[in-house]
Amino acid sequence: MARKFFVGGNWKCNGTTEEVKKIVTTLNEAEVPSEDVVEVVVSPPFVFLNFVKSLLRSDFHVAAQNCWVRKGGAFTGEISAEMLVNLSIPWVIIGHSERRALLKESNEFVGDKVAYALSQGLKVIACIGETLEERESGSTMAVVAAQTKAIADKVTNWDNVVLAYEPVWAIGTGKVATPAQAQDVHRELRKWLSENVSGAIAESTRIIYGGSVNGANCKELAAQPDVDGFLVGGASLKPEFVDIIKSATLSCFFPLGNLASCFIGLDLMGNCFSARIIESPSNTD
Ligand SMILES: O=C(CO)COP(=O)(O)O
Repeated sequence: MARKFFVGGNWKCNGTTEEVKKIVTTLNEAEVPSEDVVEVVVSPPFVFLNFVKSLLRSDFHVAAQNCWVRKGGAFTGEISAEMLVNLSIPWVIIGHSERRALLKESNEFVGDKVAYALSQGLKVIACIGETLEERESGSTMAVVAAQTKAIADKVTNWDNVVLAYEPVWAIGTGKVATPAQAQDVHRELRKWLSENVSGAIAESTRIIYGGSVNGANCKELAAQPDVDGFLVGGASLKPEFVDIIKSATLSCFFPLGNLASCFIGLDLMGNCFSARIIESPSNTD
């Protein structure tokens, strides 16, 4: 079965009531491909979750940005998975690099959180990714494999998991991974899933890319065979998020041929599409 393109908007710790209303109005008025083609999930801060959910068009969904690792109780400041379920919040982002780095969430803690959230019926966007230092030392795959293993050790059913590869050096820096760099890591992650979980799960699990994605660079990234969508930060607060959603139609295009160094093809909507051919080095560092 084809993997449905997934576009998530992580609003992080941003927004006032007025700003939130403005973003939702833009999204509600946007003409985008249908739910059959793209799954759109926006993730406002906790305090705006219900507000956004009540205003947002019904074909888009909401995600929390975190939840507690176990059943709720005496954990001041935390929000439990049960509460999200109680409010009919379908998705949660877990293991974002900002929480891993600033709040010292370990691989094991993230694995436990993913498993608990799934056990309560939430769908999870599980984030992984290497730092610049790790990339430069050639350990990209070892790092993301260890992060994925900590999740795989605790998760038996991957149906409700989207894996978000977000290289830390690309987050909020304007330094997007090249389509070849993203494709290389996504392909290796799928191979890892195939060898360590199962071939079927490797085929069906969506692996999305995050890190300085914008309306201009999303098209070439979306055309990579193992890039199944995006987790967008800064650009998800702007109207260009709509262009990123629309790049879903480029994820599966029908090649017509090569002209000079360009692919020419037709996308799912029948629009003509061209993309630069990317020389893809096989190493990921
Ligand atoms: O962290 C991200 C999404 O979770 C990416 O953030 P930016 O798109 O702002 O780089």
